[in-house]
Amino acid sequence: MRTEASPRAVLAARRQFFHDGRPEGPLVTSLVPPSILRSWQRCAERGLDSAALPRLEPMTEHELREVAERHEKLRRLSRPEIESLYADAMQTGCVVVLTDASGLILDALGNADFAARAARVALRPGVEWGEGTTGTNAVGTAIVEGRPISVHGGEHFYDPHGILSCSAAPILDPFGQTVGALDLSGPAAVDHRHALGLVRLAVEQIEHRFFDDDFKGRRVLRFQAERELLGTAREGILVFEEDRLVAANRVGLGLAGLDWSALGMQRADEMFAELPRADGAAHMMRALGGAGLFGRFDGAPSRHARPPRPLADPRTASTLLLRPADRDAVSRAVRMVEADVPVLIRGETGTGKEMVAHEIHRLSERASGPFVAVNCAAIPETLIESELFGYEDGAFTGARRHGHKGLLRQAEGGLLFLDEIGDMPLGLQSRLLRVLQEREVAPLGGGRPVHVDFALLCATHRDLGALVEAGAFRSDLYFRIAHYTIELPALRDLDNRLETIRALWRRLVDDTRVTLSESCEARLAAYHWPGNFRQLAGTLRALAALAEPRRPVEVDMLPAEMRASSSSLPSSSPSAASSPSSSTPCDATLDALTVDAMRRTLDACGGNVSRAARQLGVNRSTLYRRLFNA
Ligand SMILES: Nc1ncnc2c1ncn2[C@@H]1O[C@H](COP(=O)(O)OP(=O)(O)OP(=O)(O)O)[C@@H](O)[C@H]1O
Repeated sequence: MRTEASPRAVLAARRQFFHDGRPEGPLVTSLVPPSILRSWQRCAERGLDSAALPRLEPMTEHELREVAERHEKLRRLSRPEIESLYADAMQTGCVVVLTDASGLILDALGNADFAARAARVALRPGVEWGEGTTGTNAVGTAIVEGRPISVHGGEHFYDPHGILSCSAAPILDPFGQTVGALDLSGPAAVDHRHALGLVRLAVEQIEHRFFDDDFKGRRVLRFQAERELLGTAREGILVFEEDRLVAANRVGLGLAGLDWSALGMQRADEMFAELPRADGAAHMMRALGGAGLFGRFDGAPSRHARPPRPLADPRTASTLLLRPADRDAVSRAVRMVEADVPVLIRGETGTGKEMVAHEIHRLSERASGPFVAVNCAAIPETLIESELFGYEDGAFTGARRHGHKGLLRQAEGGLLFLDEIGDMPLGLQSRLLRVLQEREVAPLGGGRPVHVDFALLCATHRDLGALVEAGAFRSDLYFRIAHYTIELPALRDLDNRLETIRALWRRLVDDTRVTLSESCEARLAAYHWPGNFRQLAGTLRALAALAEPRRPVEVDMLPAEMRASSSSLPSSSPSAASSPSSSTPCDATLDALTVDAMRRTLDACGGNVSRAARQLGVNRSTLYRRLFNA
């Protein structure tokens, strides 16, 4: 990744530092970036041994769930960014990692092949990547240094981490406290040139979102030198309580020439020569030195201010693109749901199954009731039963003190969305069937059955009929949930791909000065999009974030495999021109090797998918997808 020092040169510098005991040797001082060197020194002072295996104490599932709950807000605010980085990660063979402030991994999402290798060096949820335990690494070192950082190959403190190339940035809350870090990690050999920039932009967005609802009732000043940047994550934000600065973002402090020590100390009139009128509109304002700025105080919406985020939320109805035939199918599904008939949504990953489920909920009579989504593949098998059906106080070790209502009951009056229903263990399928027949839920631990009223939507990327034949899915449940099925098309099968890409770009990017060149659009349309709309939306958002106003995005900004895709547009037989089977022989071999390794692990685990998935460090749905859907 770094061009300054080749991997071999870094290894030589490493030898000088670690083995020859020459921390100030010429190779070390000329080849190792100062931030990495500082970190090596810190680690050495702590007595870490670079040749040893890093300490690894993964959490139990129960502990991990508690930590995840504690960090619910951080995970929620980070989710859109993780989604868009995920698309990039899929293409470049990376994983996106979100950690808490100690470097403990909360979420890791990305390319299955690399995720399996990363898991071998413990880059997976429940493991701590703080510098003090895991040595020099992007997450831990970014947290200690308080700024974005990349750590490539041999720059990692521990030898086994040399296979990684990672870029991370700390996430700060509005009070300057580090609350976590976001990281994009990939194989050391791959040139992922935009990684640090993408992570930095993503963190800017996440930090900006902290101000969405936390400061009602306080004076929130949003300002920038350029009016167009108001309402984007690049605007400066300062929050005042009775004129005293109490919270801020980094951009705001930077523009005002201050640092975090100004919180609680500075007053608004000491920071600016002129403030905007407090009527919610954008006005000219003036810095102390006299420089002109644009700013507005939150309040009545400004005619000039742009919407709060530059990129629309991908989950809102306004970004959902559907062919007329699929719209009709959605309308029919709404009628089914209203008549209490379950609906099944089928489609490959990223084809919009969850978005369509939200749309059905939004259009149905149950729109004012809750929408409760459960990913049957993401919840560990041991927890899925208690999560769905709830439990009584003290029903089992680790149960919450006052019991848990269960997700089925949380959907009361609304809609329950069971995603990846094909991954539901057989035993639970029987319990679910009983609930659907009797409309009653009995919590674990012997509680009284409770009547439930929810509409049911299920989704899967798998062929449930084939699962039924293979005995992995109950036929009676299948007939119960699949009365009405919506089939969502894979992106590569759409014959209007170019128009679809243009339409999604218009919906996701509201800065009209940022455009795609025609040749870039053509390459995107010719690509086979294994991650479907999710990958497309993520790619477009990344391109928009990196683009310069009034300079159309050119082909060279695309990820390598898209640059390479044939520029002839798909026509009569789109899938033949661009399906995954058109990947290079080299990809095919790699793919075959991965699937082969997965099969062998599954055999070694006696066919226990959960155990095999754990061992490989991927989730169950990934394993199912690769082995049974290939
Ligand atoms: N029809 C669509 N129009 C616009 N964007 C879409 C559409 N479908 C999916 N997307 C984009 O892809 C992302 C993922 O969509 P969604 O979660 O609904 O897919 P999914 O089929 O449920 O995927 P998975 O099977 O992996 O859970 C969305 O957040 C959105 O950015």
